[in-house]
Amino acid sequence: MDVDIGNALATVASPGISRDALERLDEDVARAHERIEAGRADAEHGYEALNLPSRTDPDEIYRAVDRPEIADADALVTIGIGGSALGAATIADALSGAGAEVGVGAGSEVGADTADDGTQTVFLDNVDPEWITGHLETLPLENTAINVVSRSGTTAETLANFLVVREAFEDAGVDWTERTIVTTGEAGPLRELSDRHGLPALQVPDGVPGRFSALSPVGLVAAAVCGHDLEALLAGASAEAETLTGSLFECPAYAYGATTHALAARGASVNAMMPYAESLETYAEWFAQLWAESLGKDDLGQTPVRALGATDQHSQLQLYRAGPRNTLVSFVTPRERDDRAIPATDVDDLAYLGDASLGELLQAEFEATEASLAAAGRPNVRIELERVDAFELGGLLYGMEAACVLAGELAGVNAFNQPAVEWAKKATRGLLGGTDADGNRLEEADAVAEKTTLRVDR
Ligand SMILES: O=P(O)(O)OC[C@H]1O[C@](O)(CO)[C@@H](O)[C@@H]1O
Repeated sequence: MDVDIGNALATVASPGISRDALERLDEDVARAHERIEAGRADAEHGYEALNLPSRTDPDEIYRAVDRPEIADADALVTIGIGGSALGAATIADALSGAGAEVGVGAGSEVGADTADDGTQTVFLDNVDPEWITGHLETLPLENTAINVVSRSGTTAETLANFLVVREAFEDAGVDWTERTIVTTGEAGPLRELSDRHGLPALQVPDGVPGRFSALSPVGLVAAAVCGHDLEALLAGASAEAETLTGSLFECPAYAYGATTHALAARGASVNAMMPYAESLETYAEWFAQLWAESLGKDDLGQTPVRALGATDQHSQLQLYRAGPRNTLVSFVTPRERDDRAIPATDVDDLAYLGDASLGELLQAEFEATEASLAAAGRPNVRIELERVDAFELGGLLYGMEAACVLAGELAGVNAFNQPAVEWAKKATRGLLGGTDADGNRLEEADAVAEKTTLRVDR
């Protein structure tokens, strides 16, 4: 990935960062880089994620999915949530070829992605019963493989969905044990299930938090089943890893990470990730988890917003150009893409379109939107890819992870844990009659009943 931070400079934008401040910040980047490299060298928790390009063995993944019921399946249903779904869904969305819609999260159509090799992929990362039933009623279960992913092996949504999907296969008379592959940690209910039924099981790499695990079996099993090029994904990530040096003026990932940190410190509390490629829509969701769960700590952090170019020029741009000066817009755009001509028309007013192509129109929209923000003194950053393919995607995912790790170092927060999510998990378990590991009641559930209410009913 290439990064242009020109429109984040104080000569263009407010909030913005001056060249002098950027030079000074680069000294912090050098120190942070040393810390990151030391963490990588010692395979420390979190930093280990930046070693994945050289740690992940694509052949191990290809071998694990090399069962006819899995490799030749017409459809693949991935059951996982957060980091155990978004990385795989991002790769599926980006590499799935034109016109595909990935069925991720409640509210998406009972649609599915169709990979280049024709495999239909569905990601069940929510427990909305109507949505789950919709998928189970349309999937060809007798030709569907199951990919269950959970680092902890205990996540309620994932385990509940797996129990439901398993039952649906049994009700359809389809042997799910032949067509299920598991990726999980060394222990936990999911590991027990896979051992009990002799399911192929891959290990979530130690020291790698879920949201940083796309370039491991967590994100790559689904990609392997869909025939995507794991070596190219990892090679792109390796090439990006080569760029990690002690200066933001030499390393695109650090330039992005340092700039977002500097702008957050100057009031840009929102980061709108706006790729100009439909195939990167799910990438913006993946980025939102990475940024929110890693940096949202100690009353700090930048709120990630998912946007899509050109679509959200017609919904969100008004706010980013004329609303509070609290937003950095991060654009991602490929330099090359397959194009399609716009047919000529005899309507004079539309002549300018008839002479162009959709790709030219989209590129003009991107450049115009970028310039419109700069003209209004609003900070934005450009992230460029050669094109949306496996190599470039590997680099983008790795680059964003490295940018996030750096931003965490500069902000002085632990980018690798997410303690704030545990409260609601305990309350949920308590509401369903569950207890803690020692059999004690989960007090968090009581707070639900104690809610302050001021209802206004229709
Ligand atoms: O992979 P697991 O353990 O099922 O967790 C899924 C997701 O849930 C979280 O723990 C948040 O609840 C994320 O950090 C993680 O990616």
